[in-house]
Amino acid sequence: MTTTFNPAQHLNQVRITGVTITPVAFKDPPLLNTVGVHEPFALRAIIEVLTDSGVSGFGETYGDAGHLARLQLAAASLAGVDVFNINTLRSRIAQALSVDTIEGGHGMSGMVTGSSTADRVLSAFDVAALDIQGKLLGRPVSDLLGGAVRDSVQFSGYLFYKWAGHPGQEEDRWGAALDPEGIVRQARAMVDFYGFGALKLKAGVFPPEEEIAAIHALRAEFPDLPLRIDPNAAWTVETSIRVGKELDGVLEYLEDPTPGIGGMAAVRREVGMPLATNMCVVSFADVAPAVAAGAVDVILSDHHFWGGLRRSQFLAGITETFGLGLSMHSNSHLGISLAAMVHLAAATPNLDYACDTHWPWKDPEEDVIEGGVLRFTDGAVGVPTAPGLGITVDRDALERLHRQYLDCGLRSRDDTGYMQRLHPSYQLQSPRW
Ligand SMILES: O=C([O-])C(=O)C[C@H](O)[C@@H](O)C(=O)[O-]
Ligand SMILES: [Mg+2]
Repeated sequence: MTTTFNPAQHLNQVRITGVTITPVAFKDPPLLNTVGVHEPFALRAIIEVLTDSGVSGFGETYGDAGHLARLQLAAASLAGVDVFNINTLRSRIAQALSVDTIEGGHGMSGMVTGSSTADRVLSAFDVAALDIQGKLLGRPVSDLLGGAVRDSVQFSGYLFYKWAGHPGQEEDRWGAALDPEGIVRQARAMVDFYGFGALKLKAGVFPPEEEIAAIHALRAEFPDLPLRIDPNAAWTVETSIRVGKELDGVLEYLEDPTPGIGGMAAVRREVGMPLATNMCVVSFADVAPAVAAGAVDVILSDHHFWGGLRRSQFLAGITETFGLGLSMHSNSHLGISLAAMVHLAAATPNLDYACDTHWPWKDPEEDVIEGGVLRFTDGAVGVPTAPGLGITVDRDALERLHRQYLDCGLRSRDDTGYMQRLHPSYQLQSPRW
């Protein structure tokens, strides 16, 4: 016998009464990547979900104009949904987006394409719903995800080639890194300050020989630290195989050397070390073809585009089933995202590698949460134990960063456009070498 679900029969529902979406901007250094350079501000959206219990919860996501418009569309469909029913939240959002004619991307400057729009939009609402559930139950989000299997989560130092400062501005606290010496200097400062126990070089900026030299320089300076390189698919299959052979035994994994599942599979057949991706497997639809092709060994999850914390756990189950490794990707973010990442990582037993985070690139003075809870010790962040995400949003700071958003004039991330305004001959090319 089948029964029809009748929400009215469920007592003590906690209904969503409204959502506020606040776009914010925070300072971002001139980080170079294979599609250009970071603009002076990174954009994020902070969403607050309000309920009839009086308890609200927060989520953080991309702040590009197109994504903001989709968040608004989704938010308008959520009134009355029980905040404990994330499945209903998800189906309402999918339905709201089925009439989506909104133009515009989501804030990854063309580096991560093909992820699911519905999962990208759902993510921040899923996090906010779990924040509310945790606050109501008096339990941290990690408990709602099955329980923490670790007290703290390890992160890797995220090294970028960069200019000393944005043109026309003062040098920032990290200075220039445009050659192996600069990268080693940056790595040393990061390791000394945060205690990172693994390092990832964002590559695809200079010819591969120079980036190989930077990896060898890092290995000489840090003989024991696991190293990774990620050129964001800037290399041909041939170049990737050459670099992969040269760095075999030096790296813990090679991340997205070349575009596409077919290209990655061709590299993987020739290169001994694990291949990782946050570019050719970015949605559930990509997993089966990637497994069938033998394209990757490690998937970098990212709750911002895998549909939130619960769907990221679903991904963790899939990687475990297929014997794949699991790591975590990051874009420029603030404290709400870091808290969500830490809860997710804490409750994911098969997270095999130190997670990525852009945290060090953020001005320490800028955030939307009160300081003190999310601290790095020996490269790791302790899992918050207070109810929900375990953080407190600083509403004055949120207002300040919102004002900065209004004043900065940026409405979408455009690393390539910024580079071309500074260097008109710059061309986007994939693969580049
Ligand atoms: O593939 C990756 O790891 C990234 O996309 C990381 C970064 O977000 C990045 O390359 C950036 O923001 O310039
Ligand atoms: Mg990557």
